[in-house]
Amino acid sequence: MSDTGRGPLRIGVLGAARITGRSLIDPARATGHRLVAVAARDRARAEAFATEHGVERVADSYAELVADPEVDVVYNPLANGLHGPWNLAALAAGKHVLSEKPSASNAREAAEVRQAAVDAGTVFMEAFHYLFHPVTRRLHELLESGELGELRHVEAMVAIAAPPDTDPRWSLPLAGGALMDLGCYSLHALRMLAPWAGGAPRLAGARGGQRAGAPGVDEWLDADLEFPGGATGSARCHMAYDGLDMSIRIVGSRGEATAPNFVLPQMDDRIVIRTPEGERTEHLGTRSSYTYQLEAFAARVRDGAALPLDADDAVTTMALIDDCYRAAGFEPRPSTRI
Ligand SMILES: NC(=O)C1=CN([C@@H]2O[C@H](COP(=O)(O)OP(=O)(O)OC[C@H]3O[C@@H](n4cnc5c(N)ncnc54)[C@H](OP(=O)(O)O)[C@@H]3O)[C@@H](O)[C@H]2O)C=CC1
Ligand SMILES: O=C1CO[C@H](CO)[C@@H](O)[C@@H]1O
Repeated sequence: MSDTGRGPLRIGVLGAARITGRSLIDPARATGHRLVAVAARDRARAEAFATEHGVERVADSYAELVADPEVDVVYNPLANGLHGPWNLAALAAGKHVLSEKPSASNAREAAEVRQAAVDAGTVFMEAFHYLFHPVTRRLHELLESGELGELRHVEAMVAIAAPPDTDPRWSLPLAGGALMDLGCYSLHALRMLAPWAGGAPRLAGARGGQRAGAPGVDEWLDADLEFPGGATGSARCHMAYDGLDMSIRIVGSRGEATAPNFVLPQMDDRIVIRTPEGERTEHLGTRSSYTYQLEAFAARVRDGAALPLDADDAVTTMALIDDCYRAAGFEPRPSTRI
């Protein structure tokens, strides 16, 4: 098992993914961790990535990187279909794993990852970075304090303009689809309201639309949820939207709160709150959600600090994703062999 002691995390990066600069490299710099190695399918690209981002060395393959004794933490931002298989490989090698969302292609694979994490005794976390940002923490506080009253309804929407046709997000074999890429945030944000809703939500129904020319791949999906305490929820996503919408609206019995961008609050840190006392806007700060996330992950790895996300949580999210697919007339994503 990896042992990072009290020193900096020694992080290995799978792939030369576009997101990594923002989601890991900058936060690692900001919080004093080491970027030990990177591997990509094309070594020249890995070398260019290492030079650009100051990663210490290049491994010949993903397999070599996960076996590297100097790597304690593997960051997995590969295309979705490669999350599960490489999470399993990294856990089997005794590494801590920070996996991009979703953690696997389907619930069966997520359960395998959970077992591998138990067997490894290491930390596994799905990168729902939004949860660590003060915007989401404040939304929860508004429910906890009673300022909004009893939770009645919540709507989360995560929508982006269409990526190019060649993007893995449109590939069924690579576990693409709007729900996998975007709707996982909406569902997760609703799930995280369980403490103020009498328990976990259940799926009441879902509808979706298929991407033209990409059979089985959802371009958009809307899911209706019901909480045990009577509140209702709408978790929506769209991957060919007219612009960007990453908003959440929480309606309570005495007021409501809207965050225009709960997923990437560093782009818009507002929460607009309406109660009988009037309307006000709070700004919660534009420090990156990824930096908060890495701090929380590192505190777990180094000190055993509590973490709200683990492999069990990832299985629950993945099972809900599979259920949404079935309810909307799609198949859950297939597993990818490596
Ligand atoms: N947390 C956040 O806010 C965000 C998270 N993400 C998540 O991060 C992950 C990466 O997203 P993004 O940076 O846009 O992804 P990229 O399109 O850059 O792909 C990521 C990596 O997957 C591998 N890959 C890409 N296409 C293929 C293919 N056809 N076959 C096999 N491997 C392939 C490549 O590895 P190699 O370099 O080795 O060739 C690539 O670097 C996704 O899972 C996404 O859900 C994405 C954006 C934001
Ligand atoms: O996690 C994510 C957040 O936003 C991106 C858009 O910029 C998504 O595509 C992505 O996968």
